[in-house]
Amino acid sequence: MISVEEARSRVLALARAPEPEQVALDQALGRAMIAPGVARLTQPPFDAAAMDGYALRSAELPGPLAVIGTAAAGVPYEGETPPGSAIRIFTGAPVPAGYDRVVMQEIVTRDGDRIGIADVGSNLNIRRKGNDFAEGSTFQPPRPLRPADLALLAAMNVPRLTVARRPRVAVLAGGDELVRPGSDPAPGQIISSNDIAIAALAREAGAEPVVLPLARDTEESLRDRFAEAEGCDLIVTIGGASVGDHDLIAKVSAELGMERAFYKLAMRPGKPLMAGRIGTAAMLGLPGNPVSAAVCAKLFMQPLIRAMQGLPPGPDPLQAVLTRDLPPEGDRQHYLRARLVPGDGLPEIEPFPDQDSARLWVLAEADSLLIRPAGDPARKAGERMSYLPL
Ligand SMILES: Nc1nc2c(c(=O)[nH]1)N[C@H]1C(S)=C(S)[C@@H](COP(=O)(O)OP(=O)(O)OC[C@H]3O[C@@H](n4cnc5c(N)ncnc54)[C@H](O)[C@@H]3O)O[C@H]1N2
Ligand code: MOO
Repeated sequence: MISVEEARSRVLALARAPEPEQVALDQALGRAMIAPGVARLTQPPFDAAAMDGYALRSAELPGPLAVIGTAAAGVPYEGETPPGSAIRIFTGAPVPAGYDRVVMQEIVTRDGDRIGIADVGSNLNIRRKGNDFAEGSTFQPPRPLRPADLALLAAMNVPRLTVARRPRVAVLAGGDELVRPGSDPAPGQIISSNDIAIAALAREAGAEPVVLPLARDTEESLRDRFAEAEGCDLIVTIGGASVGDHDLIAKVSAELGMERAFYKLAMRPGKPLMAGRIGTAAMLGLPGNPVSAAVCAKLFMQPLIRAMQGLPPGPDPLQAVLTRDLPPEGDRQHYLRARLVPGDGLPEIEPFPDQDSARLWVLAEADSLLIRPAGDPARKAGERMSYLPL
C-alpha cells in the first residue's frame, strides 16, 4: 500500500490546467482568480480629507483664519487659497493644493466666518494620493476571491475578472441499501448521506457538483451512472470500493478503461480509496463508510478540485497540544476526529474516544483531524501534534 503523501501527489497529478472564463465582480465571490487584476487608477486619486473639519496651513495656527469656501466628497473646492484662509471640508473631499492639514471640527472654535484652534495635535488628517495603491499595481493570482478582494478590485476599477471555470464534479453514490432523505426506509435500508456531504465538500472547494441518481449494486446500473457523468471533469464514486461481492466499482471502472493511479493506501479511515482517469475525467473512488468518505474527500478530493482551478491544493497541517495519552499507532496514517480548545499559545486538541468510521455524529461534533503517522509511538498529554482543521 502506498503512503498518504504518495497518494496525494498521484491525485494532484490528475488535475489539468484550469480553463479561464470571465465573470463580473458581483459573481466572483469564492471563484479562483487566475490572471492578475491591474489597477486602472490611483487610490486615493487625490490628497483627501480624512475628517470632517477645516483645511488650512499648519504654519498659520492657531489662527484666527477666514473660512472662504467649502469642499465635499465629489464636490471639490476650485478657488484660491490665500494666506490666512481656511475652507470647510468634509471626509473624502480633495484637499486643495495650498493647505497641508485638516483639523477636525470638534476642536475648532468658530465665530461667523472666523475660526481658531487652540491645541491642534499631530495628525494631519490627510490621506495622501496613492497611499492605498497606484495605477498599474497588480493584484496577483492565484487566489480564491474573498469579499475584501472584491472590494479592492472594484476600487481598482476592474469590473470583470479572469477566473477558473468551476470543475464539474459528478457524485455517484451506490448501494441497494440506500434511499433518499425524506423517504421511509424498508427493513435493511438506510438513508444516503454521503452524496450530500461529498457534493457539499466539492462545492466548498469551488466545484459545481452534479449528484447522480443512486446506483444499484449491479454492473449495469453503475455503467448507466458512469454514462450520465459524461462531460464532467471529475467523477467521484462513493462506496463499493472494498472487497465484498457487491463492491463493483473497481471492476466496472476498469472495464470502462480507467487508468488507475492507485487503489488502496496506508490510511485510516479510507484504506480502499481509488484514483485514476476515465477518458478525459479524473476519477476518485471513495470508500462507503461515511466518515471515511468525508475524510478522503477532505484530503484528496478538495485538493484536487482546488488544483483544477489553479489554486494551492492545501490543506496544510497546523500544530496543537495533545490533551491525553494515546497508545502506539498501527501501520496506517491515522486521521482522528478531534475537538480543539483554546490553549496557552497553541490550541489544545482532544481526540474523540470512539473513532468508528461510520459515526457521523462524532464527525459533526469534530472541528479537526488529529494526524498520527503510520507507526507513531505512544504519545503523552502535552506533546505537540499536527492536525487539519475541518
Ligand atoms: N473484508 C474486508 N471488508 C472490509 C474491508 C476490508 O479491507 N476487507 N475494508 C473496510 C473498510 S476500511 C471500509 S472503509 C469499507 C469500505 O467499503 P466500501 O467502499 O465497499 O463501501 P460499502 O460496502 O459500499 O459501504 C460501507 C458502509 O457505508 C455505508 N454507505 C455506503 N454508501 C453510503 C451512502 N451514500 N450514504 C450513507 N452510507 C453509505 C454502507 O451502507 C455500509 O454500511 O469496507 C470495510 N470492509
Ligand atoms: O476506510 Mo475504512 O473506514 O478505514 O474503516
